[in-house]
Amino acid sequence: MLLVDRETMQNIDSYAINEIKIPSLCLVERAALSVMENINLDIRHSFALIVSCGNNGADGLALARNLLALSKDCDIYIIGNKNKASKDFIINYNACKNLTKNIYSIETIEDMNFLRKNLDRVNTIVDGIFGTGLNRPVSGIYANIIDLINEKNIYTISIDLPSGFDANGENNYGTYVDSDLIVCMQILKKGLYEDNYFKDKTVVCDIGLPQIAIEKFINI
Ligand SMILES: NC(=O)C1=CN([C@@H]2O[C@H](COP(=O)(O)OP(=O)(O)OC[C@H]3O[C@@H](n4cnc5c(N)ncnc54)[C@H](OP(=O)(O)O)[C@@H]3O)[C@@H](O)[C@H]2O)[C@H](O)CC1
Ligand SMILES: [K+]
Repeated sequence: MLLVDRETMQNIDSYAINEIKIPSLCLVERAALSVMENINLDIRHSFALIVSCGNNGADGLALARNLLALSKDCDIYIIGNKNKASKDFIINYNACKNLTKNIYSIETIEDMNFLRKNLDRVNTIVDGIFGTGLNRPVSGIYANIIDLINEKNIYTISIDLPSGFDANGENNYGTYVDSDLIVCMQILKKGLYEDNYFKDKTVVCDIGLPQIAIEKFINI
C-alpha cells in the first residue's frame, strides 16, 4: 500500500504543476469529479458545501459547479478571506456565482446561527475546508464550524482529508471533521492509513498525477 506524508504530497503536487506543467485546474477538476463519482446521486439530493479559500476549497467549488450543472440543490458556505484565495478557487467561485445565489460567507456569530439552521435543509455535507495545507491548530471560526458539522447528524464527505486532521497523523490540531466518507486524492495519506477509525472510510482516487512525478519523491 503506497502511503505519503503531507510534505511529500505537496512536493509531488508542485512538481507535477510547475515542472511537468500539468495545469493545477485539471487536478482540481479531477479531484472534484472523483468525489462526485463516490456520491449516490439517487439518494443525495441536497448539499451544503463548506469550503475555505485554498485548493481544498477549490476542489469543493469545482464539485459544487458540477452538481449545480446537474441542477442539484447546493448551498455554498465560504470561510476565510476570499482576497487570499487560490486562483483555482477564484475560477470556480466565479462560475458558481453564475449558477446559484446560495453562496454565503461565514464570518460572524449571526452567520454561524444561519449556518446552524440552514444545514437542516440538506442531506449531505461536503467538507472542503482543509486538506494537505493544514499546518497548525484549528481555532476560531474554523473550529466552531467543524464542531457544528459534527453536531449535525448529516452524512459528511471530506475532500482529501477530514478538515482538522493531520495528514501525517502526528499532530493534534484540535477538532476535526468526523467524516462518513473521505475521498483521498491520488495517494493514501499516512495519517489516514494509521487511523483505524478513518482508514475504512477512505477511498483513494487517481486525479491524473503521473507516475514520474510520484516516483521522483517516493521509491516504489
Ligand atoms: N495532488 C493533490 O493531492 C492535489 C490536491 N489538491 C487539493 O488541494 C489541497 C491542498 O490545498 P492548499 O491550498 O495547499 O491547502 P488547503 O486548501 O488544505 O488549506 C488552505 C490554507 O489554509 C491555511 N491554514 C492551514 N492551517 C490552518 C488553520 N489551522 N487555520 C486556518 N488556516 C489554516 C493555509 O494557508 P496559510 O497561508 O494560512 O498558512 C492553507 O494553505 C489538497 O488537500 C487537495 O484537496 C488540488 O486539488 C490539486 C491536486
Ligand atoms: K477536507
